Amino acid sequence: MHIQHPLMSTRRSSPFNVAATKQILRHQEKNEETKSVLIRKPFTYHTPSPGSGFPHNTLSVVVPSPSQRQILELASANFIPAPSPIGLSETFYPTDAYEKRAVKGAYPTVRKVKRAEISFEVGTVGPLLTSKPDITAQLRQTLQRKLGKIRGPKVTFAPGDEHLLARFAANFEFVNEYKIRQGVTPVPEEFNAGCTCVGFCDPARCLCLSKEEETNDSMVPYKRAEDDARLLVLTPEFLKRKAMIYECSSRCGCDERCWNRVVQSGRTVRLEIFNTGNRGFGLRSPDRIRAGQFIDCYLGEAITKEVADIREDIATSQNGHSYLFSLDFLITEEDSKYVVDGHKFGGPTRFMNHSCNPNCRMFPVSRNHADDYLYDLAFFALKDVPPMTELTFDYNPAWEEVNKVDPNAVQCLCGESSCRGQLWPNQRKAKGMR
Ligand SMILES: C[S@@+](CC[C@H](N)C(=O)[O-])C[C@H]1O[C@@H](n2cnc3c(N)ncnc32)[C@H](O)[C@@H]1O
Repeated sequence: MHIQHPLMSTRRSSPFNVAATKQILRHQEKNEETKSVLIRKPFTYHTPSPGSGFPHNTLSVVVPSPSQRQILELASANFIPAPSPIGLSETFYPTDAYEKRAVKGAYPTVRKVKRAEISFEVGTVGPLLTSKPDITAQLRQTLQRKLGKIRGPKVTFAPGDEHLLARFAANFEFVNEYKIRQGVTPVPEEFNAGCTCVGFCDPARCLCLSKEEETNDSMVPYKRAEDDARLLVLTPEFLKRKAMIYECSSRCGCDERCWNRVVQSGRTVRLEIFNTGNRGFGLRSPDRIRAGQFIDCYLGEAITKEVADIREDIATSQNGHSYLFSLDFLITEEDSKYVVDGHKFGGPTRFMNHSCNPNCRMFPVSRNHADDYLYDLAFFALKDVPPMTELTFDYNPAWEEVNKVDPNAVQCLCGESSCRGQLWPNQRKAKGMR
């Protein structure tokens, strides 16, 4: 088509540019002659076919001709001035940009520099490097910040050992609960039931408590400490048991002050991480701890057994410490699904070392009674522990005397006269620490 009227160029007739079209039309409305052409004279469009007489070096654009009705509608429209610039303006998109660049050359011209005149002194330091950054101080700050995030009474590191801990802290995060990883599915809240007690639970009737098999009496896990009525401790009978502790929960009729909510109420003792000298870091408390007193839970990433197996292989091949704790109390090792890994994320108890004559033990504690796979790994003192005594537990409580010491197993350095010589059984498949 030969575009005869300026309004009919392909760009201006675009539906996206109606405003510009209207502006031009309004401008032309002032011109009576043009106006009369627009309104009264019909447009004539010639659409030549590219036949033999058509010059081959001419670019032809075929645009459908507007109908008479469209032309009249456009001409009589109420025009609004368009903001400018609009569309592919020559100012913003110069069409000769490539040619201009080609003339200049593709790369900027090199500036001439007399190298001999540039001074260079070996050993000159920039202003930023004049003082050596104190990396240890920065790491210590990081460690303090991370320790400060732990809920409950203060957790500190022993004076003098900060430099060791600080380096470790750069790659470790303290957490206050399990970090649930892919493949681990807690049983939904609504599947859990609570007791019907009101206010404080009645030990004889509370439905949360397990029953003795023979007598059907309730197993009451906690009692008040003899020298401190505010402190609840595990009963001496329960300390000898291997049973799950079922605490009350938000689905129970009792309130938060109920005596059967010890572990969920959190830690009551201060803790200190220190360098043992021969077994890496260890854990102790500046406070006196009563027999049966709750210390803290083992925390970390809750991962699937499959992921744990891979991580264990890596730890074994690197001969490093192991921080995997199986959640297999209510099921057999084969049927267990989840493991807690305290390697990169954990609580202070991930520093507890093994002893063949320990002063603490892990008790499984459940609040979500319908969930056999996810529960708390709670440490309680087995006896009175004087302040600053290392807190330890038996990594392999299922040890049998007949077990032979494996020369390839991790050697135990607990120093007890009853030391078994190794931390884990040969295949590392015991309950508890793997
Ligand atoms: C849960 S971590 C305990 C904290 C560890 N000491 C640290 O520095 O992070 C378990 C690891 O500590 C070491 N460990 C714990 N108790 C030990 C003992 N009695 N003898 C030798 N090594 C021990 C072993 O390397 C084990 O894999």
